[in-house]
Amino acid sequence: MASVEVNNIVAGYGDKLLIRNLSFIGGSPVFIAIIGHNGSGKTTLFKALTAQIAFTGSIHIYNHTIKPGSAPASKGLVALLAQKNTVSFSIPVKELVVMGRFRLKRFFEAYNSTDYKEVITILDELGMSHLAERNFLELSGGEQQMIWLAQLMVQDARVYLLDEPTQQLDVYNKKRVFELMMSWVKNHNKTVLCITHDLHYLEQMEGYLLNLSAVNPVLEPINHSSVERNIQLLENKQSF
Ligand SMILES: Nc1ncnc2c1ncn2[C@@H]1O[C@H](COP(=O)(O)OP(=O)(O)OP(=O)(O)O)[C@@H](O)[C@H]1O
Repeated sequence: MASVEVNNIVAGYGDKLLIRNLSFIGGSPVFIAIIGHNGSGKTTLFKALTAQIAFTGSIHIYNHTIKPGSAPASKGLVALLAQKNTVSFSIPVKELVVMGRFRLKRFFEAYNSTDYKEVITILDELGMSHLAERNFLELSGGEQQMIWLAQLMVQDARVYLLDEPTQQLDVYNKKRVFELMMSWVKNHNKTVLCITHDLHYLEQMEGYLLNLSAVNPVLEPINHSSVERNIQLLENKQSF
């Protein structure tokens, strides 16, 4: 079964079309890196996949039709890590992470010890459990990014969409996050779509890349030559 099926979609803002007749099918599970110049429509694609904008054509995630109002996140189909996340109030890290369990709860149901156990397990997996009691606002930018990743993981959706998750991370954590995404695919049966400008890290990945700066973007298997070719294309031209 396809995890993500995008058929001939057209999307943008008013007269400005960013995505023109894009089609691709991702197997189950699969890793797909979404690449392209700034402004090429990568985040716009994620907005379509999460039913946040109108589009023509069709999108199916595990056979569920995605359209405005279909709320794929609340059904556990997708979980999105947005490019910019902010919190303007003091909150302990573990309380922020546990909020990722929201869809698994009934209205007004409190988080229980099972939820917090899951939070600590995931923080441990990320090497961040020492931050559990800290005030989120007092963490470094990179530490905050790792905490958002933890909140994504506790959502336990079928498809994860990550918009530049390695932005702000040091090289150690960048490498670890790419390894982590590969392990979600291989060991937890998750499909992962990841927007990234860190193209050199893709060579350690198995899966596909989709370059939205191309006139007709298609899924290309990730290997040394496809990564190098796409780096050169993106270094040298605005579109091709
Ligand atoms: N709500 C909006 N209304 C109008 N234009 C928008 C809106 N959101 C984004 N855009 C424009 O659409 C274009 C594509 O934006 P998008 O965020 O999809 O790019 P991107 O490929 O994710 O870029 P980056 O690599 O810089 O994050 C940009 O030129 C942006 O200014």
